[in-house]
Amino acid sequence: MTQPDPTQPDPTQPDLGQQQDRVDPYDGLVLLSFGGPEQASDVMPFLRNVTAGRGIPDERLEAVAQHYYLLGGRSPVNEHGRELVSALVDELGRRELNLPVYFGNRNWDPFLVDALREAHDAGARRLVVVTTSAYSSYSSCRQYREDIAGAIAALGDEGRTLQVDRVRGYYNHPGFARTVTRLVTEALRELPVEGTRIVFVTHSIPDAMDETSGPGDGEGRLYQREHLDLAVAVTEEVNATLSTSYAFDLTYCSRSGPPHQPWLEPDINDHLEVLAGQGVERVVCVPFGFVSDHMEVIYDLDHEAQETATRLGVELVRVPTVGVDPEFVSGLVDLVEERAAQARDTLPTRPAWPGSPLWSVCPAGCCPNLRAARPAACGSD
Ligand SMILES: CC1=C(CCC(=O)O)c2cc3nc(cc4[nH]c(cc5[nH]c(cc1n2)c(C)c5CCC(=O)O)c(CCC(=O)O)c4C)C(CCC(=O)O)=C3C
Ligand SMILES: [Fe+2]
Repeated sequence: MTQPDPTQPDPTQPDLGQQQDRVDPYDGLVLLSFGGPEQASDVMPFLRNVTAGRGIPDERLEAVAQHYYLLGGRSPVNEHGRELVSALVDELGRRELNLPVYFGNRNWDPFLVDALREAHDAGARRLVVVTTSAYSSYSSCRQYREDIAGAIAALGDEGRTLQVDRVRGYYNHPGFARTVTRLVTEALRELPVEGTRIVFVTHSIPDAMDETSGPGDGEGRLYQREHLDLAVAVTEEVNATLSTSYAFDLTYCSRSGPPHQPWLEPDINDHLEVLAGQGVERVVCVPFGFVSDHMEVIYDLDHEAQETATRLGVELVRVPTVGVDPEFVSGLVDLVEERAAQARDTLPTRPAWPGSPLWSVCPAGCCPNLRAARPAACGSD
């Protein structure tokens, strides 16, 4: 037996130094989520944070407050964030990547600024952010970047300096897109083919916000196009796997602006009426605009749309969101490694399906804030 040479790497052992390089130059990962109330007394202050200056009618706020009160004033979204943090910690550990994970929200405690301060106090100076929002638009992308810039500025006032990058929009990263595909396939396997329709659902946004979503190349409507491209790809893949020819529709939920302001349509409830009229018996509802079963999913879909479907005699089967599915979580860590490689000026492979990968540094002026110009981090403007 030869003794191992302690000056040489042991090929049977993972090379920690090597693994560590894969997340260089980052000292920490921040999961940035929307945030939600934890108790009844949080509900109104939370809603005021979300809608500050956004022209949402009082009646809508009161109605939404009631949705939260029905659940005791507690949204499941913060718990989902903590579960995702712990799944990310596990996946990083499995890859022997030593990267602490922090959790911060845009609209409720734990706030992003506190997460970044905690990271800074632990010695971190350069962080990478993963958001719980996969698509492009002001609401789902730039608003997160504005809040990152705001938190960095607030810490700057405290004498704390931080550099923050963000992973690219991931609606078409295989970790997300393939997980959605598998969840839809599994749901359909259990159901009769005849009379079944696939109905994708995402958050409605104002028409004007959709029209201006994207890099400002004149095309616009990137929010809608991303959803449509993914819906087409998922449906084709499902049909290929199951040897079926399901049709699909793209619908919207959770509209909240004043009635005269156009938002993306059709609303899922209105569309269920149309489908019932066409003789559709069963709808497989895919909430692919969201990454967890939070309020929009459990109230607007599982309660409201389910009630509409029952009234119409349509069976509504709701597919789970990606949540902490291992393939999704692993994809997020792939995205962190990809972003780190870019930050080191190397050229990582950038898998995308369908279409091509989104930018990691947002182009100047993309997905603009139509109300006020505010500084945004992680972009070239
Ligand atoms: C695109 C999009 C996503 C998906 C991407 C992402 O995840 O970011 C999303 C997610 C979420 N939206 C959420 C909650 C709310 N959104 C509101 C209002 C609005 N959302 C908008 C868009 C989106 N929202 C818009 C254009 C408004 C109008 C006001 C404005 O222009 O900003 C309001 C105000 C009341 C109302 O009108 O509904 C609430 C309470 C929660 C938390 C759920 C929980 O607590 O479990 C989550 C995850
Ligand atoms: Fe929302």
